[in-house]
Amino acid sequence: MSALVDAQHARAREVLGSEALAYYESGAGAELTRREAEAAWSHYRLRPRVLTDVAAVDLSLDLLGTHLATPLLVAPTAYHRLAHPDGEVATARGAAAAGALLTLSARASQPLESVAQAAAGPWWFQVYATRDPAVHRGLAVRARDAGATALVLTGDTPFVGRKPLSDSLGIPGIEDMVAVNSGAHLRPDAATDAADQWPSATTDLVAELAALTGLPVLVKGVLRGDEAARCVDAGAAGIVVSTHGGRQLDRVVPSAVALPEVVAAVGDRVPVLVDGGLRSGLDVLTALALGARAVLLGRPVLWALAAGGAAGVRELLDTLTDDLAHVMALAGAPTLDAVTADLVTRIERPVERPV
Ligand SMILES: Cc1cc2nc3c(=O)[nH]c(=O)nc-3n(C[C@H](O)[C@H](O)[C@H](O)COP(=O)(O)O)c2cc1C
Ligand SMILES: CC(C)CC(=O)C(=O)O
Repeated sequence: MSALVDAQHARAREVLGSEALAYYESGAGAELTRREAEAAWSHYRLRPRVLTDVAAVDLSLDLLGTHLATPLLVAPTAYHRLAHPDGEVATARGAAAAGALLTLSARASQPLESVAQAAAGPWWFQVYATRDPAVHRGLAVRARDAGATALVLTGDTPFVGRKPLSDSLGIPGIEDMVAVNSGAHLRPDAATDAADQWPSATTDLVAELAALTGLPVLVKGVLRGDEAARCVDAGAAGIVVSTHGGRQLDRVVPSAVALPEVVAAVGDRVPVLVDGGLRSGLDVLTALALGARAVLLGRPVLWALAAGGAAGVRELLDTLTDDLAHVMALAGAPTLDAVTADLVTRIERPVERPV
């Protein structure tokens, strides 16, 4: 765990309201998946190279036609105005200042056009299949028109997962926040129902969204190689391995365990990305060595936003990017292409209490 992530989390705990904090922190069910996510990365050990020229480490990459300065992306997370009055606009500014790509949630709490204006850097838009298809279609087209360069269709949320630690508290102001993007064509009281999850969505939606917008569509929430192949066969331009931060089905395999299987199945056809429990440069290096082209950060960005607004988000992304460059150098990998599978090995029993 990076010391900054810890410090920003501690600060966020001080400044956030109790409902917002519970909503952000909680996971589904008994929270096994949420709790397991971080530790799963430490089941791998590094196999560094020696006497390699690492004086200059280059973290840049091309991802689905976009040139990026860092492989750290902002994951789509809902309702940033719960964390900070400037909401997603502040997140977009912080990400752009760090040269990091923002994935804007379908449940953003500010109009996507306002966020797009603030996003001086590249951004993608995350889509949920909604009961009223006019809502997800309208959002996808508006996002394309506002400058999004890809869509991320979240596939693991036919229904919202039950989170015992936060469901009873509710989310303050949620109707207004839902209506801000999805309710434009509806009466305010109808917006929430129309924007509700549509549980009948299938992989057909991948090609439909691609045809509607002309944008590449990634599928997020994949944890199996055969399922990744099914999504790519249906037209997916990329896969995001994810447990949704342990907020959907509890007791699923950790992202760190699912990633190699997904990379083996589709990594030669499309870029595979990953999120879940990534909290340090070493975690990110491990994910990249296991075949991820880039990684996404969820809760750490929320803590950074609550702790310091746009400047906090920038500090988080800059610090983790610098941390990644440092451990890449020590591992003998001066470029992302040099971060290959031979750099890691899985160990069966990590030392539980190192002395
Ligand atoms: C408070 C919260 C809200 C989220 N909202 C969304 C969302 O709107 N859409 C989505 O696809 N994923 C959502 N996610 C999941 C994240 O995109 C990501 O998969 C997860 O947070 C990564 O794990 P991490 O928090 O350990 O970094 C949310 C996660 C959290 C914690
Ligand atoms: C409104 C929710 C569906 C947003 C979400 O994905 C989450 O809270 O995990």
